[in-house]
Order: sequence, then C-alpha cells, then structure tokens
Amino acid sequence: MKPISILGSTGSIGTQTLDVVRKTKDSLHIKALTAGTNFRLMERQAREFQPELVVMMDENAARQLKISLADTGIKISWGIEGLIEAAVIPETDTVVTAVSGRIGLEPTLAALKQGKNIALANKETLVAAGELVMRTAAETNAEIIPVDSEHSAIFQCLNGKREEAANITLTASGGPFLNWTREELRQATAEKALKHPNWKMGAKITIDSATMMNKGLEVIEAHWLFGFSYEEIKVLIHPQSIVHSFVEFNDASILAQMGEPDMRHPIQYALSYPQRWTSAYSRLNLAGKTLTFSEPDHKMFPFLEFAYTCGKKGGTLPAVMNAANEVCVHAFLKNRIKYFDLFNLVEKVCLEHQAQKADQLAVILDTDLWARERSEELICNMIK
Ligand SMILES: NC(=O)C1=CN([C@@H]2O[C@H](COP(=O)(O)OP(=O)(O)OC[C@H]3O[C@@H](n4cnc5c(N)ncnc54)[C@H](OP(=O)(O)O)[C@@H]3O)[C@@H](O)[C@H]2O)C=CC1
Ligand SMILES: CC(=O)[C@@H](O)[C@H](O)COP(=O)(O)O
Ligand SMILES: [Mn+2]
Repeated sequence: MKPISILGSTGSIGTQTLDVVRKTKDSLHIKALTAGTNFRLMERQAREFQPELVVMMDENAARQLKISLADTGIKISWGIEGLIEAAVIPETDTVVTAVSGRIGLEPTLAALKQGKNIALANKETLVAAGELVMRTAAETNAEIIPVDSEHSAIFQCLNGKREEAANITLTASGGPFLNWTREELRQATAEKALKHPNWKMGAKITIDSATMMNKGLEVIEAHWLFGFSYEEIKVLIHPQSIVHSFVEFNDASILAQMGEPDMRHPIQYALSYPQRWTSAYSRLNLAGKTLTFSEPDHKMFPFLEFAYTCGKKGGTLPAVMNAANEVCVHAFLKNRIKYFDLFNLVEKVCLEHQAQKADQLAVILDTDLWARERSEELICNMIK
C-alpha cells in the first residue's frame, strides 16, 4: 500500500483523490489530510480514511474538529505549520498538492526537502516559484508527477523521452465565454463564469478558465515541469476537452493523450505511476465524436499572452502576476470588480513591479505579499 497525504482534501481535486483511494482499495493509504475551513466534511473524511493527522488552516475549524473527533485518537493541527507537518509526515511516499493558490508553496518545498514525491495539482506554486521548486526536487531526487490534465497528458506522451521532443501543445477548452463578444464579456458575471462547459472544478480555477489565465498559468507550469522554452509551448482551443494535450517529436510525429474529461484519470495515473492501474471511471468512445482545434483569440483573452510575457521575463514577475490574479479572482467572485478589471488590475500591478531573481523563498514570499496588498489597494480605490 502506497502511503499518501492530501493537502486540500475537501476540494474538487481532494475529494476526487479520495474517490480514487476508495476505488483502488489496498493500493493507497492515507497518512494525513488538510483543509481550510470545512471541518464538517473533514470529520467525515477522517472517520472514513483514518489518517494519523488532520489539519485545518483555520484555527476555529481545528478547534471544532478536535471536539468532533475526540473519540478517534487522530492528531489535529492547524495553520501553515500544520500544513507543513502534514506535508512531511514520516512514511508518506507521495503528497497530493490539491490546495488552491500560492499557499501550497511552503508545504510543497518542505515535502520535497524530505525527498517526498509530489502529485502536483497546485499549479500556482510552480508559477510563483518554479525555479526554487524544481531545484529542491532535484536536490533530493524527489519526483513531481503532474495531476493537471494537460501536464499529465504531456508527461504520458513524453514517457521519459524529453530530449526527443521538439515542442508541446496544451489544449484549452476556451471556457464558458468562448466566442463571446466584447460587449457580452463586459456583462460577464461570476455566476456565468462559474459554469464551465466540461469540468466541475473549484471556484478559483473555474474563473481562471473563463479568462484563460488558467492556460497562462499552465504554460508557465509546463515550462518548469518539462524544461521547454516558451517558444516551444503552444496553445490550441479544443472545446471538447478530449485531447488533453500533445507532443511533437523531432521526427514530426505527434503523440496525443485522450480520455473523458474526468480528473480522476490523471489523479489515478499520478498515484499509480509508473504502473497503470485498472480504472473504475468512464472510458472514452470516439465513435461519432468531432474534435476541433483553433487558435486562441488573444484580443478577447489577453491573460494568455500576458502570462507568456511574464514567464519569459521571469524572476519574481510570475509570482506577482499569480498573487495579483488570486486577489482579483476573489474580488470578482464577490462581485467587487468586473470581468475586464481582472486583466487591467493584474497588468497594472505587474507593470509596477521591478523583477528580481526568484531563487530564495523569502524573496518570493515578500513579493507575493506586496502584490496582494497592492492589488487590494487598487481594488479599494476603484470601488470607492
Ligand atoms: N479542480 C480541478 O479539476 C483542477 C484543479 N487544478 C488545480 O488544483 C488545485 C486545487 O483546485 P480545486 O480542487 O479546484 O480547488 P478547491 O477550491 O475545490 O479546493 C481547495 C482545497 O484547498 C483548501 N484550502 C482553501 N484555502 C486554503 C488555505 N488558505 N489554506 C489551506 N487550505 C486551503 C480547501 O479547503 P476548504 O474546503 O475547507 O475551503 C480545499 O480543500 C488548484 O491549484 C487548481 O488550479 C488543476 C487541474 C484541475
Ligand atoms: C481539468 C484541468 O486540467 C483544468 O485545468 C482544465 O484544463 C480547465 O479547462 P480550460 O482548458 O478551460 O482552462
Ligand atoms: Mn488543466
């Protein structure tokens, strides 16, 4: 049985990971689970999966959980120190990073320093600190196996033959606003943005899909995971989300990975790798399916090109872009700002920033904090 821990077990990726654990019984065993505030779901998960440790980011939620799990002997911790404790718990082979946002960075680094493998869903960590994260993994020979569907596809197509690959293409669904006019986008609300055509995901990534910032984050994620230059990473709109991404090799052959749009497939692969376990989930039948591909519209979805620019400039700029985006997405979700404000605000914060080298955690965390405070200040000024 492979011992695993899940950071963010109550979310979309977290609950689907637990479903994989359920369906592959006797293959995986849970050592630690973490969540933000949802102590009620955490209580049910803890009773079902019997981890040694559960962690709530929120102190009050941890207090509630201590009361409700008093009969179990399960240890309960809280805060970022708790998340780090869960990430380094002895005997865990793989830590599934399923928290949303840059908050995953310190626990991921802590796990890598202990040589633990990472099943990485939490793309914001690689965007904010790709160089540091990849260097830390290399120092301890820890593996980072992608969970993100596009990156899992690339990882599977490469199959260890990175040096034979010429370029990669990430597919993008185009989100709920594909083919919307500028006028329609001006009226776009969080409620409409939360209706992703193909995937049921957490709120933050669903908004990122609607703006195509998700694809921008994924371009930077792919750069760090696989070592392709930004010129070698392309994006195509594929509204069916069946071809999850593809690799063109030096001999002009293209290998693509396909499957039903169900995250339990790449989650299971990240946990079974290098094996392939039998899947309990729906299988793709291509008969009668039409698969289409087109270039993204950069005028309507400027985040994608902007992410390329930030990625190429590098240093602390992607961390700033990511932090500003996190703050703005949360403001959009609360209807404090409008659709086009998202891009204008993130771009403004990035333009104010003087990029530095991003090889030290302290520099990245300071920059991240500055970008969050500056974004919030701009939002407050705007809605005064
Ligand atoms: N959902 C998907 O299909 C995909 C997601 N991803 C990536 O995976 C990551 C997780 O996404 P998703 O599962 O959708 O997100 P969700 O919002 O559904 O879940 C986030 C999880 O993190 C916890 N959490 C939230 N805030 C904090 C915090 N401040 N500190 C600690 N824990 C916190 C939540 O706890 P609580 O429930 O208590 O709030 C929850 O367990 C993201 O980086 C996303 O980009 C990548 C590909 C696909
Ligand atoms: C399931 C997954 O990996 C998401 O990142 C998904 O790709 C989002 O869809 P978009 O292609 O619309 O960003
Ligand atoms: Mn993805």
